[in-house]
Amino acid sequence: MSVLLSELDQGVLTLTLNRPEAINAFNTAMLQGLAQTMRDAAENPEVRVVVVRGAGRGFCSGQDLREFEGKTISYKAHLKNYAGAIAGIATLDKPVIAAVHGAAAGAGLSLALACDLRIAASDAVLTTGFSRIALIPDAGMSYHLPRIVGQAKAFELMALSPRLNAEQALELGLVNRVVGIESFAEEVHKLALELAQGPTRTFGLIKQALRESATSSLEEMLDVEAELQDIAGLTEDHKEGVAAFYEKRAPRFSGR
Ligand SMILES: CC(C)(COP(=O)(O)OP(=O)(O)OC[C@H]1O[C@@H](n2cnc3c(N)ncnc32)[C@H](O)[C@@H]1OP(=O)(O)O)[C@@H](O)C(=O)NCCC(=O)NCCSC(=O)/C=C1/CC=CC=CO1
Repeated sequence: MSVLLSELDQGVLTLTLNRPEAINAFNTAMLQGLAQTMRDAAENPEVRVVVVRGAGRGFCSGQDLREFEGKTISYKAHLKNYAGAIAGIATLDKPVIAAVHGAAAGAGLSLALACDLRIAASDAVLTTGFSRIALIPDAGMSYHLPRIVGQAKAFELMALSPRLNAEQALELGLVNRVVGIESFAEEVHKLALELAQGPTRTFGLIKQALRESATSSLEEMLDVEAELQDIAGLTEDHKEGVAAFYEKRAPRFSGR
């Protein structure tokens, strides 16, 4: 059985981390599979949104701590596998949703933070986890977490590794919404379909603007917005959106 399952339906590419016996801990094959899947998703116009979820009772417990047992490996070299997957998600010009149920720990939380939206089931437990094994946060966590919760809170979460429940995560802005476990799959699907029927190219441009804003001044962003708006303004979906407004009907976006 593959460690990464994928299914494309109605524009929604659902990726399932599939090592439930270890709460979907990352191994090298899974990381390389994720990176390749993001490259493929970027090229495939049928894909309009990606959902990342975990099989079994949790989302992802981070690096498989047994993968390198008895071996001497360079963490620096191994982190290239994470970089491919995390950068692949962040730079994919389509929305990526993390559907988090059960545990998201270590690089499993880093993965969720790299996604554009995080929907938590009511049983979710989020923890940075790295400091419990005397490691620093990796897989992009030291980039994403302070941008979501601020420097001071990020230090607290990274240094003390508390286990946050879904409501605590929501209060900190770590997740966008919390959904009861019984309706979790349905709510994730509903949101994914809504995004899949949206102006896909514009979503990609929104992601690009947000990435650039992380390191830009206001003046620079005014220029970036002007460049990106020029591109958005030439899409078929912009024409359709304006036509729908005039005709007082819902737009039918094609993603082009
Ligand atoms: C908080 C937990 C994720 C979940 O706790 P709980 O629900 O109580 O479940 P457990 O009983 O602890 O776990 C169930 C089984 O899964 C196995 N398992 C869990 N996590 C891992 C893991 N990361 N690697 C391998 N196996 C794992 C666990 O042993 C149980 O199996 P058995 O019943 O057969 O024993 C909790 O499990 C937890 O805290 N897990 C560890 C979190 C962690 O430290 N993750 C790694 C952080 S480091 C990282 O993510 C990234 C890197 C990157 C590069 C280089 C080097 C290191 O790290």
